Amino acid sequence: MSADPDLVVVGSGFFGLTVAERAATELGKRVLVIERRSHLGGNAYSEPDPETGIEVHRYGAHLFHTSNTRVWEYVNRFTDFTGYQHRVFTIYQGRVYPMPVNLATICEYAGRAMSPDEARAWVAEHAAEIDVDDAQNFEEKGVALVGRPLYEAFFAGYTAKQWQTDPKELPASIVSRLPVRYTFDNRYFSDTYEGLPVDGYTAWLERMADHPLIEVRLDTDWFDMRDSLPADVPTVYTGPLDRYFDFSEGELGWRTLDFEPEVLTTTGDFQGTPVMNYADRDVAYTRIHEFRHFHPERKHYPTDKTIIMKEYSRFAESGDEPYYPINTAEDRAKLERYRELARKEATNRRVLFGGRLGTYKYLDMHMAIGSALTLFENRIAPWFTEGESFDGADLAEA
Ligand SMILES: O=c1ccn([C@@H]2O[C@H](COP(=O)(O)OP(=O)(O)O[C@H]3O[C@H](CO)[C@H](O)[C@H](O)[C@H]3O)[C@@H](O)[C@H]2O)c(=O)[nH]1
Repeated sequence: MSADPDLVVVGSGFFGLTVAERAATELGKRVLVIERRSHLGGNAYSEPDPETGIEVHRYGAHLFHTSNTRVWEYVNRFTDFTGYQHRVFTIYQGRVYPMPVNLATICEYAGRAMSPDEARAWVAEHAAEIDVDDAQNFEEKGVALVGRPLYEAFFAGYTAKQWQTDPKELPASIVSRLPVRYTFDNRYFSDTYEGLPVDGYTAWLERMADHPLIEVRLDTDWFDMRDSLPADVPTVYTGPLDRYFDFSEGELGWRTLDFEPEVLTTTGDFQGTPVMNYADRDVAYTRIHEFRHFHPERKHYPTDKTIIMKEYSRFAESGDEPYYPINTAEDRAKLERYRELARKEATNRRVLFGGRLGTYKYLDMHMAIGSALTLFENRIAPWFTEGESFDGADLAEA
């Protein structure tokens, strides 16, 4: 990019690319996207495994789903979607059950056929200790929703591994991410639209960035080069919020994931499904992904080998990739202080914060895209077109 950029975007995940694409296409602005990693796309990045050619999601399985029509229409400008519907199974004490908890899970666990009403009565009997409206934390909410036996079988062990935190200390909202269904519907998501990008995530992400006014600079840490940028250039920052402020309020807590990929040459199908959860505490990993099953329509995948990836979870230390915000009370207090600083930064230095890392919020892909579209429409476009001031008043909520 020869001329100075009109807008700098720090980070090329879905949030950053959506802002960049909108500013270039809609406003004709020159956008410079700065990316620390050697590839674009943040954690949604995927690539073919060199040995098998199977598309691997390097930062864990990414399943696109949304009920937001605006987001769905927007993403369809860049990619077609397959008809993939996510379904997950879980292994507990040597037996396989469908997740999230549905009528089949309950019948299988109880060892007998039940009608929806019978299953409701069975769960209510085992959840009598707590009312769902009174549930204050993960454990209480989980028990209230599925009853103590199913909670202990399918949630307690998995969550101990996933969070290494007493479930009484975790917010109820984490368990509420999963539906409980008294039908045999075993879809993981309940959204209106769902699918996987036909040509893969990277082709989709590259199309978003493919605009003459967008330059993506890879392998570049914004903190090392920000002084070389024009001092007053508006910036959308999607990196870690605490790092931006040099950790002045302390570090925000994150969980990180370790992935262990393995190519198997003795079979073309290891587990018969894309994601198998492991509910038992004595299995160290939380789940195994088998990527070929995300794309049953791809006939070029080899039939005699497959690639699997075990997933482990632990507390993030400095240098680890942050995945899930932990959100303890202490984290939330720090976050409040960082948000106050972010508001000032927006007003004083024209920096807006967004995305999962920039807001310390667990955002699904469709949420990141939706919130980027909103930020663009409400803040960035008016600023460029109407010369509105960069008031940071409600920014942290964008
Ligand atoms: O078998 C399970 C599954 C989930 N949980 C608990 O429920 C919470 C919420 O479940 P999510 O599926 O949202 O959490 P995951 O980290 O397993 O989910 C990730 O993988 C999912 C698909 O497998 C979806 O893609 C989801 O959006 C993505 O965050 C988990 O943290 C965990 O504490 C269990 O106890 N047992």
